[in-house]
Amino acid sequence: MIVTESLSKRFPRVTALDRLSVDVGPGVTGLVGANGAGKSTLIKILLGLSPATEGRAEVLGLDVATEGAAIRERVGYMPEHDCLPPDVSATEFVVHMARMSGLPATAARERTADTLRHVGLYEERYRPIGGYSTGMKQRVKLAQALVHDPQLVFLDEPTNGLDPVGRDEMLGLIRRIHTDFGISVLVTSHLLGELERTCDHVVVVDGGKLLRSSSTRDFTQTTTTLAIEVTDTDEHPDGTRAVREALHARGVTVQDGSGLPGAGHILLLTAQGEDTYDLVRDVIADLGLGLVRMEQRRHQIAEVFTNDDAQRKEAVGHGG
Ligand SMILES: Nc1ncnc2c1ncn2[C@@H]1O[C@H](COP(=O)(O)OP(=O)(O)OP(=O)(O)O)[C@@H](O)[C@H]1O
Repeated sequence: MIVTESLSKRFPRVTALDRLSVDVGPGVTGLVGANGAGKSTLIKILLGLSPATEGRAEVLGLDVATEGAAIRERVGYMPEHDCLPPDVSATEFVVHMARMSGLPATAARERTADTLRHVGLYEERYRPIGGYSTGMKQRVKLAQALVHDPQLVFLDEPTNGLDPVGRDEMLGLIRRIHTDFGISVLVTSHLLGELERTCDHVVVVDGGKLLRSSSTRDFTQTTTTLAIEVTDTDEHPDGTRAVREALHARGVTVQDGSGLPGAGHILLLTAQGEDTYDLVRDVIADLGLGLVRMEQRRHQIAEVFTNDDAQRKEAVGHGG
């Protein structure tokens, strides 16, 4: 769907994209990065609206440098900032956008009605947009991105300004754009957790550079951290503590999970292969405790940033 090769965008004072090479397939893809990471800049280049300083990119097999108009015919775009006229209704605005995309008048009206129904704005469609809530305005922006039945949509921070319920509804809508209509989605957010739930694939950018691109499943794959939970006995009324001390005596560093909500009885340690499992099993058996669970913890996408920060700090430490 999208391929970039060493794509860079330099402004006089800042490098917004720095040799970014990424390959995005069909489905729902999240583009994650802090504010200023280069997400909006990438979208504008992919739409052929802003030239790259170097490198190249293709969207749906079309070159962004020379085929921008053809790309915009096939791709819908929901911009980040509020750009809606306050004194027209959602219907008038979306019909107008459909006509701008080349749909004949009747088809534009029909598609507008269908799209506004899909985004949940059917009842309010004749009211002026100026009186809409933030959530309703985001839905109008989403509707105009979908009205010409694109193959792919770019959604720039669609959950911005929404409360938690509004966010959930918007994320559900985004998921259904793909499942109900087969339209692929590139959605940006600076909130990692929400993309973890919504996307098939996640691309993480930081300072214009690619940090990681992989399936959501790989992001949340198992880690080498083992979580252990044991029962207490009369002999060891605090079983967790007994295991921690016994492992410590055998040279294994163990953290407790008290920093994690509801995980005060969980011990966390780094597995060094099969031996660690055997050692933990033996220690628990020797103490006569019951093993409630021993499992590998799963990654959270947020850890990509934490790990990267840690690696950067380590690199700086080693350098200096
Ligand atoms: N037209 C411009 N002129 C100069 N600098 C720009 C321009 N557009 C973006 N930048 C800078 O490029 C960097 C990346 O901006 P961009 O808007 O792409 O980030 P973003 O990841 O979309 O963040 P946000 O969600 O805050 O928009 C920022 O440092 C920004 O200030």
